[in-house]
Amino acid sequence: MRLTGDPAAGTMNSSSGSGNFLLVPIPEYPLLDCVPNKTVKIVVLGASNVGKTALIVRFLTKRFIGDYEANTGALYSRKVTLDGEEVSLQIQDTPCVALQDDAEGLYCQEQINRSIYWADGYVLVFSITDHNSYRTIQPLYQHVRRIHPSGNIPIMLVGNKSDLLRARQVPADEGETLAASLGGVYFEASARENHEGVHAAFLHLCQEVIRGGGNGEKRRGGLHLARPKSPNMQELKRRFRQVLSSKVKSSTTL
Ligand SMILES: Nc1nc2c(ncn2[C@@H]2O[C@H](COP(=O)(O)OP(=O)(O)OP(=O)(O)O)[C@@H](O)[C@H]2O)c(=O)[nH]1
Repeated sequence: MRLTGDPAAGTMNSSSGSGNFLLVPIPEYPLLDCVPNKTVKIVVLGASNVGKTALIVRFLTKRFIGDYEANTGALYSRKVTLDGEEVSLQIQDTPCVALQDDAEGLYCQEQINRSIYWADGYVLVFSITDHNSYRTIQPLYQHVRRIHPSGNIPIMLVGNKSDLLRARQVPADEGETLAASLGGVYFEASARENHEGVHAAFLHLCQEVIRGGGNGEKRRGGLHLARPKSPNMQELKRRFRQVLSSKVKSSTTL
């Protein structure tokens, strides 16, 4: 899902009834702000409703919003410090992928393919409460492999919604086994309840990308893809504060 609204007007959309609020994809910070030669590009992929946007927002803002509009793919940028070095981190949210009827192929929008090509590191997300979302991971990984047949592919497998233990459909050892078979690490996380776990997972992948060098070789090949638009973190935080204060005001007037 995505954060929505009108960036030009700086307004927020709020869904009536639920009291949830939605935020805006915000223009990316200037390229000049990026740390030269130290940019990590991560794409978050997975089936519908697994918590891709919630994980990204949790990592970037430490908050869990709870509800979003259907995702069309937003890019988020921020600086992080890794092993004492400043790095420009870009995280691409994506629309969901779905298994085809034969359960081997994938329905995958072209913009997702572009994001896969663009990225250095891959977060493959399923929900531990949805075995179908888990079954999507293997074909999804193969899809990434087809786009990067020879490159190093730093991946991280995330079993999200670990707070919903009673609804669990995917045992933790299945996640670990699958991650090992894909050459990645498995994290169980709850975007809803645990910032630390989500934070550790994203930083782990960033470190893997930096150590492995990502897919730098593809860019030397001459194919340049348009950089998607991204939100600015300061602006994102400002809008969070704005929305939170308007929520407080509206609840005190009830
Ligand atoms: N209980 C629980 N709910 C979560 C968690 N993460 C996300 N959700 C909920 O799951 C729903 C889907 O979350 P999103 O982040 O929009 O999922 P998405 O994968 O981006 O969804 P798509 O737009 O369909 O691709 C929302 O109602 C979230 O509130 C979690 O860790 N625990």
